[in-house]
Amino acid sequence: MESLLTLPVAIGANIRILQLTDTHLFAGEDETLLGVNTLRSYRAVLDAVKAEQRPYDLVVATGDLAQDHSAAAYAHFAEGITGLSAPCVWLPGNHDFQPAMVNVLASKGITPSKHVLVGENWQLVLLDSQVFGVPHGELSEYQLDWLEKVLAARPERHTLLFLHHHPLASGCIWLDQHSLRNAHMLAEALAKYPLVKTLICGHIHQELDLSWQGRRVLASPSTCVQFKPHCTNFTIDTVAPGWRYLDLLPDGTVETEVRRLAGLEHLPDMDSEGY
Ligand SMILES: Nc1ncnc2c1ncn2[C@@H]1O[C@@H]2COP(=O)(O)O[C@H]2[C@H]1O
Ligand SMILES: [Fe+2]
Repeated sequence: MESLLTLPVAIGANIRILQLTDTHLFAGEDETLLGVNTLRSYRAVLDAVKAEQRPYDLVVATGDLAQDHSAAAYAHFAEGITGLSAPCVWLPGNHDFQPAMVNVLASKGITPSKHVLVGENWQLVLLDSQVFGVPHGELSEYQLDWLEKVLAARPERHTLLFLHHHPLASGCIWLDQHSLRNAHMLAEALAKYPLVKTLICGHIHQELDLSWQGRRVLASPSTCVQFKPHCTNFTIDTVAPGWRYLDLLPDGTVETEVRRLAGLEHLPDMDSEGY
């Protein structure tokens, strides 16, 4: 497994994480997903993040970074990230192509680390729930074993767990066929670890704050197309692209806020029926 990243934090200080997810970038600068130019909406999000001038300590990218498996798409992602003011860690989504993802991001100086020790009280663990070629997710035995090993080594740390796929029903029936299929095994792996209080995912392109197995699950908007909550069939939403901040307090509390672009510049083609 990849190396451990250590992020020093002043004693007693809060830590802020910026989550970016589901950028769905292409090699070509003019390509679109459901009518949205995903590179332009990604860059608009980065510009808005810079403009609001909130300090953050780390960026976490939670998968579906590229839509077309291309090295050039990952290079576009990296180019945006290197303009931000904090290091970035990432995990794969169902659309990602890990051979290109790993190589391009590493070549641009973005760490492949999946475990971050943040100050004295916190740690972040990033899981790979991709089953190559299909939209649903699953955690392999390797991922589950690794998770248990990481948690067993530092059970006293407050822990944020990141993964692409949602481990519980989201309320969108068409998306719930694409959820984390072996969520019960994740629940088992976490059973002995009450300090894993918050799980954060991407994939469902909408803001949610739910309770699962006595833990909190947060889902976050994509930097491009949004899906409408609580729909039976594929339904696009008309809300703007967004991002999430997570503030980690020394006592284990998590405060969070979703932000979105102002204006209606990056709205999708509402007649699309899927991709
Ligand atoms: N009309 C549709 N019905 C069901 N699934 C879809 C449809 N369109 C796209 N999808 C899949 O649902 C996934 C949800 O988010 P992703 O971006 O991972 O990629 C999407 C596609 O793989
Ligand atoms: Fe996805």
